[in-house]
Amino acid sequence: AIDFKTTMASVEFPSIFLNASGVNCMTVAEMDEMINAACTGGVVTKSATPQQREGNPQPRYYQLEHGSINSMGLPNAGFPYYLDYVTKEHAKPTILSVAGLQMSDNIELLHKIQASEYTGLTELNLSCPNVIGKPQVAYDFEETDALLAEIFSFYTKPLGVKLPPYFDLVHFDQMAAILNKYPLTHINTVNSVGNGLWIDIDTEKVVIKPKQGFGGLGGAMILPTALANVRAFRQRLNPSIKIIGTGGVTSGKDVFMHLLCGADMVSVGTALLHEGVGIFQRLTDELAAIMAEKGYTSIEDFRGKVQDF
Ligand SMILES: O=C1NC(=O)NC(C(=O)O)N1
Repeated sequence: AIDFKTTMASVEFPSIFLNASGVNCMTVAEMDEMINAACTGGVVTKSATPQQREGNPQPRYYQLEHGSINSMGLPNAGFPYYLDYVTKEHAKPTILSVAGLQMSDNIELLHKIQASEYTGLTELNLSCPNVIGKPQVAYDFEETDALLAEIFSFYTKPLGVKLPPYFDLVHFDQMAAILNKYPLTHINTVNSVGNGLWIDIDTEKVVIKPKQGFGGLGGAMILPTALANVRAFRQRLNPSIKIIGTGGVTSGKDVFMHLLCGADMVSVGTALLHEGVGIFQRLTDELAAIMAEKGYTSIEDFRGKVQDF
């Protein structure tokens, strides 16, 4: 059988597959389910804010024909809950996702993790599009640069960032130049495509309540955007910065494309929500079949080797 284990920041993940933060990771039960499921590499927690949050009013999630739209608004059990979970022993690695609602929150959360017993990976979510009145931090390059400079003046544990999708090659250049200045373990790209809109033509109403129906897009329809972001950053980032490819994965073919673009790990959101944790065995089997058909015996045979036309 093909070996799908991978290492990030000297942490060994038994598989390349993770949940996208926000899906199957709100509670201990859900996080345990991810860890105990076949073919998962571990679990990424729901992005933790300093205090527990109810999130946005419902309905705040809607399934589309080829994806999803959400404006959850960072509902979560609060930072202590997730720090407590990841600090305990688990059969597979954890990634602690955190999201401040302003810069001082981010600094405070990372000081707490630095001072804690937790030695695993942390992921700073710089890209939630759904907190009413709050911007996606990673679209403000100066703010992101200043934040990372402040963090790495004290933070010495493994840290990655969750990025929104970018849509301009100059933005890839600018963001990669910033990220390459810091000893990041990884980036996780992409978060949902921010502020899409969907309408039910029978009622002539938008389909989610928060923000007049504006919400982050996920699922199959964002795969081309996700692939572009994975490839663009792989081409531009120091090889020491690994990439978790997220966005639009529903099949082994999609996983194969993320890996061809250079992803080191692959996370699944919308499709995991719809199919449950059994999806990871299916994706593994489908990827293995594609590799066998092509005569590949290791992901290293093709990772990052997408060819120009
Ligand atoms: O970073 C996030 N991305 C999303 O698409 N939704 C959630 C949320 O709204 O909590 N957060």
